[in-house]
Amino acid sequence: MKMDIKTYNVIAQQGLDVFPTEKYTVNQSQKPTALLIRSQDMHKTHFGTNVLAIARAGAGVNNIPLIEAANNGTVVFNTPGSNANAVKELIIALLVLAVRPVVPAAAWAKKVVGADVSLQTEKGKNHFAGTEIQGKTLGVIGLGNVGSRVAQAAANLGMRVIGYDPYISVEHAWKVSNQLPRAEKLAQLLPKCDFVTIHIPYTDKNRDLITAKELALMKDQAILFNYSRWGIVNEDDVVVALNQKHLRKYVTDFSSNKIVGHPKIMITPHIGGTTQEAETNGAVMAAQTLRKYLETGNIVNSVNFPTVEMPFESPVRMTMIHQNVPNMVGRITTILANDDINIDNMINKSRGQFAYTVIDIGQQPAEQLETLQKELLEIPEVIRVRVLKNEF
Ligand SMILES: NC(=O)c1ccc[n+]([C@@H]2O[C@H](COP(=O)([O-])OP(=O)(O)OC[C@H]3O[C@@H](n4cnc5c(N)ncnc54)[C@H](O)[C@@H]3O)[C@@H](O)[C@H]2O)c1
Ligand SMILES: O=C(O)CC[C@@H](O)C(=O)O
Repeated sequence: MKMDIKTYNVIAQQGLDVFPTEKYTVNQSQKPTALLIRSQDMHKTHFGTNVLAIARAGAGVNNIPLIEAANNGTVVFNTPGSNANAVKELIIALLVLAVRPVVPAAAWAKKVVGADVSLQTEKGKNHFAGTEIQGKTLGVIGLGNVGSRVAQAAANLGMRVIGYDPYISVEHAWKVSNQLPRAEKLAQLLPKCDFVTIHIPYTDKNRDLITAKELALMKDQAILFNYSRWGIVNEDDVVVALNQKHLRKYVTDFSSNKIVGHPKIMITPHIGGTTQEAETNGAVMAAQTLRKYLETGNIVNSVNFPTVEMPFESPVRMTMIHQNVPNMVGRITTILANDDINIDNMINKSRGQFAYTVIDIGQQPAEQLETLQKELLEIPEVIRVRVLKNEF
């Protein structure tokens, strides 16, 4: 039977093309095998027990209930870095737009007509003088895929850059230049910066990272950018800081009734990752990750399960999603031994309260595999058992 991929939001065709029609359908079934999404709020969207995986084309996964999904035996993936360049380029453009009145200048120039148009524009341009970003200080909160690129690009443009990321991965620590000064604490970074840009995930811990307390620490007339998520910056406090003329501008990708229309707030409609390149990258990466998981059980770029990659060389593979409790491997392998099944290869890895076991075995009659699957599912802590046939 073919596997059905259900999509939400606009998914680039190049991503859908990753699924060969001999094996897959797209949006054809009420009971899809996997979901391919972008910003769809999965907290409010029911996904059935049949859904083996959800791939988010993009970075942020706060729109997906990760624990609930894991308890359902649903592996959730994202596409790290797929849209990071798009966000980086937009932030650089916005840094300039925040200090050069390009938009109002262009709107004004559009209205200036007549025989003396060049005279009038030359005369009027004085109203549109700006400042430069070179030599100014940019604070980058979060030095992951987006933040590390923003930091590097800003430094290349002659900005002084200070980074802050207490949880930086080894991979990104290597990528970020060792010339980049890093603050140990947010409170050290904020008073030094003319611009502060935030590139961190929305989590319980990061909710309200920037409140009145942090805003008060910022330099007078600094400009704050939030291209991460709504909720990381406290909007009430930002409006107060702007009205008190302490903060100069707030530039964000996340609109809300509290901030829309404020003269010192520039809002874009969540377009940080909206370029053809980023949408293609994300869709292709998400689709490839899904295919790998559906066809081999191997897990890469998951946000609720460990990375598990084992070459699929035997005729049959059994994958088990289970709670991370003692003696699971013992109980699983005992069942196989009792059924007289020899194990060719196996791997077990855990992440938090969940774990994943992959066992490769020889060819078995279909009924025996069915019985084995049932027996394994009888272990109370086992959430999902899949049997994959190797198509060599
Ligand atoms: N506007 C958009 O369209 C758009 C596009 C891409 C990403 N995003 C948002 O930006 C976020 C970051 O994207 P990314 O691709 O760089 O993710 P990433 O996972 O590569 O990097 C996030 C970094 O933030 C750091 N971090 C976490 N909490 C922190 C904190 N309290 N202080 C400082 N650093 C902290 C992590 O250690 C990590 O290095 C995403 O989670 C998403 O919400 C938005
Ligand atoms: O899907 C999008 O356009 C937004 C993606 C972005 O917010 C992300 O978290 O990667």
